[in-house]
Amino acid sequence: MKVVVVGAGAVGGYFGSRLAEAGVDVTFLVREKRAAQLRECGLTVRSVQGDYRYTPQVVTDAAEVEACDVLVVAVKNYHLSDTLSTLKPLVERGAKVLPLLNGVGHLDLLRAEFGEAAVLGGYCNIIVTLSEQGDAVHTSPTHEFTFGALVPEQEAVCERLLAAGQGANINLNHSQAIYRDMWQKYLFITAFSGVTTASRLSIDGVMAHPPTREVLRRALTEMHTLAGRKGAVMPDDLVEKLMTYMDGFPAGATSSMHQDFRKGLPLEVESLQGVAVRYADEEGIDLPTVRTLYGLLVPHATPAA
Ligand SMILES: NC(=O)C1=CN([C@@H]2O[C@H](COP(=O)(O)OP(=O)(O)OC[C@H]3O[C@@H](n4cnc5c(N)ncnc54)[C@H](OP(=O)(O)O)[C@@H]3O)[C@@H](O)[C@H]2O)C=CC1
Ligand SMILES: CC(C)(CO)C(=O)C(=O)O
Repeated sequence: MKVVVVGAGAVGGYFGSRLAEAGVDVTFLVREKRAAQLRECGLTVRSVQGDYRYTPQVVTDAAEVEACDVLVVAVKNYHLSDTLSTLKPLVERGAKVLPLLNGVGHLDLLRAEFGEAAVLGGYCNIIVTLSEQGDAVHTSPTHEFTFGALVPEQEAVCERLLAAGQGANINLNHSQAIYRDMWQKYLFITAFSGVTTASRLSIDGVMAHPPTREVLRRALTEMHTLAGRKGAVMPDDLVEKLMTYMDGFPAGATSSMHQDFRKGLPLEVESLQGVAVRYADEEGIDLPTVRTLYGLLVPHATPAA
């Protein structure tokens, strides 16, 4: 099993390193500046689950990789279209694309570009950031990497990936219902990131104010409806379960979008709240709360230079 990880940022750097630590043949396909940093300093994972430091295999051009089985894509959504021409030669040589981005809209883009057979489903649950020095800094115990087949003929490569990464220091899952699971994460993150970022509050702040808490519940409920319309039917009690789950988050916990907002970085608004609004329009349903969050956030998606 040969894995190429596209983007050695927080998510790619963390999960790629954990697979490499377990002996999987992992190469990072990155841009020049990051390649120079990785070659000079190596890659360090600093984690509550254990640190790891090593010299990764790095390339800046897909032509340097003969072939690979899986291409793990770990760039921000607003950079995805720039990577397509980079991925193409490897997909043409048989690689399956495994995106770890938040959201589901990127599946449309990837499948349109590479065909349905080439694109696996995937997502992750983790809180990790890249430090100034380029270290992947993982701060809470969860480190879940879930993937699965979107069409039956992809099961074999998923089994091989699971077997190769079996000993890795992560929670590596082969889902038998990856489309539904991706939608569940998307449903949650669209509401969670939308309300924390629009209110500028961490989740305990949101939960402490009943009217703000109600905005969160409504956003989840609307996303639950949308998921069902898109063929990802969720249990009726999911919204209440997610509210209870978020009540249990530690004080100060917030979304990566809210953290990016605080740092003045671009936000994945179009691929989260924006895609939901687009899908709702296509389905002829209204998502008033999510649409409002989208309207509030979109001016901040691209910070002024
Ligand atoms: N961080 C987290 O805790 C979580 C993140 N996610 C999701 O994971 C995805 C990735 O997020 P995250 O890792 O945090 O983002 P980062 O910004 O930390 O990493 C993205 C990396 O992509 C690289 N990149 C951009 N364009 C290219 C390109 N054309 N070729 C190669 N590399 C490229 C950037 O490198 P450079 O600019 O240096 O060249 C950067 O290092 C997002 O969709 C996010 O929502 C999901 C769950 C948790
Ligand atoms: C909720 C969390 C941290 C889970 O991975 C996430 O995906 C995000 O905030 O972007």
